[in-house]
Formats: sequence, C-alpha cells, structure tokens
Amino acid sequence: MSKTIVALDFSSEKEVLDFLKQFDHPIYVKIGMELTYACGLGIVEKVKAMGHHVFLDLKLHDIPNTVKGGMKNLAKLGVDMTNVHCSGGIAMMKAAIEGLEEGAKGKKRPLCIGVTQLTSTSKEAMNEELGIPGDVLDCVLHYAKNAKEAGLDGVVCSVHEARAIHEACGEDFLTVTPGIRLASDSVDDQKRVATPSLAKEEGCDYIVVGRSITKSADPEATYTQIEEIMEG
Ligand SMILES: O=C(O)c1cc(=O)[nH]c(=O)n1[C@@H]1O[C@H](COP(=O)(O)O)[C@@H](O)[C@H]1O
Repeated sequence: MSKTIVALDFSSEKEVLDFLKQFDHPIYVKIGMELTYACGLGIVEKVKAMGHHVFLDLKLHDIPNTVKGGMKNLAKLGVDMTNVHCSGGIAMMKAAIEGLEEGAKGKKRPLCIGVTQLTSTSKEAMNEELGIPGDVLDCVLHYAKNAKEAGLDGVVCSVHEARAIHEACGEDFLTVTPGIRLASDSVDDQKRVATPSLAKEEGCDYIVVGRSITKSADPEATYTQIEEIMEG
C-alpha cells in the first residue's frame, strides 16, 4: 500500500474525478471535511468503488457515546482509516474503537488514528492561545501515549515528532504525518513542516500531502516523485 496519502481537499465531485483521472493505478487518498460537506458521504463510496484506499478525515471530537455512534456508521462505509482528536480523552478514543468494531461487524475495522497537535499549531500558539505549557513534543507524546492506551492504531503528528513517538509507543504504532512540503513550496498555513525526504529519514509510516500535489503543474509526476522518496 502506498505511503503517500493525497488530501483531496476539493469542493466538487468533478474536481475529484478530474484529479483521479490522472492516475492509472489505485492510490491512497484522504477525504476530509471540505469534500464531505460539499458532496456528502456518497463521494467516499464512489472513490472506494474506483479501487482507491480512503482515509476518511472527519476528526471526531465529542462525548464518548456520540463518537461511538458516529464511528459505527462510518465503519459501514468500508473506509481504510478514520480519525478522532486525542484531546477528546481516553474514554472517547476507546468509544471510537468500540463503534468501529460494532460497525465493521466482525470484518476488519478501519484503522483509527488520533490527531495530536495540528501541524498548523506553533509552540507559541499552543502555549499562549491554547494554554498548554511546554514544548509541542511533550504534548504530542502525552497524547500519543493516551491514544495507545485507548487502543488506537497510531497518531497524526508532524514529521518532527514521529521518531520520539515510535520510541515511546513502539514501531508498530502508526505515525501519519501532514505538513509535508517540497523545498520549493510555500508553507501556507502550516507551521511544523518537513520534506518527504525528512519524513522518510524520521521513519514516518504515512505522509499526507495536499497542495504540493493537487496544485502542482503535473500532479501525477509530483506524486510519483514523492512516492519514490518514501518507498526509498
Ligand atoms: O488530520 C489531518 O489529516 C491533518 C492533521 C494535521 O495536523 N494537519 C493537517 O494538515 N492535516 C490535513 O492534512 C492536509 C494537509 O494539506 P496540505 O497542507 O495542502 O498538504 C489537509 O487536508 C489537513 O486537513
């Protein structure tokens, strides 16, 4: 399975189909809130039916009972990966797993990944706006350990935290890392960014790449270039 997950941050089915037309093989894509709120969950089933792997990124964060019910229904879509916010706490993350298992009805449940600190958050914003003291790494590691205790399969973090997470939570605990930029790209709204080469060096299991591929002059060539680095 591909190590590069392409974020389909589009607002229409046409844009998605035009983009995916460029690939003559299945890829791993991420469907997030922009596309889901524009097209509904039907777009997930369409993209799955085309043979692509799907990370459904709706970042659930609510009381445990609500998250369990939500995840139960998302599992029925047959997606490969889903996520929750670690800041919802251990009981909420455990409920997410229960919901996914119930929804999968004995089949393999989707992977469940916890979002630690968003890659658009800097240390200053975390300390001053969010009121969380210390280094970003301390908070990310704390959340990752909670996610592991709750039975999640891994976390979303930046490339800069992936190695420490593997050391603390084990090599099998997945690190899914957005905030990926090629050296020539603009950083945009991201703060904790890294290149695909650094992601490879730091042992990231998956990278999530949006604009560097979707806004590239040749998305297929850029995807292939990045995937070759990741597969090393
Ligand atoms: O959960 C995510 O996928 C996510 C978490 C995070 O901390 N940072 C982050 O950028 N993402 C997602 O990863 C993608 C990054 O997009 P680009 O910045 O365009 O590469 C977007 O779809 C974000 O929603």
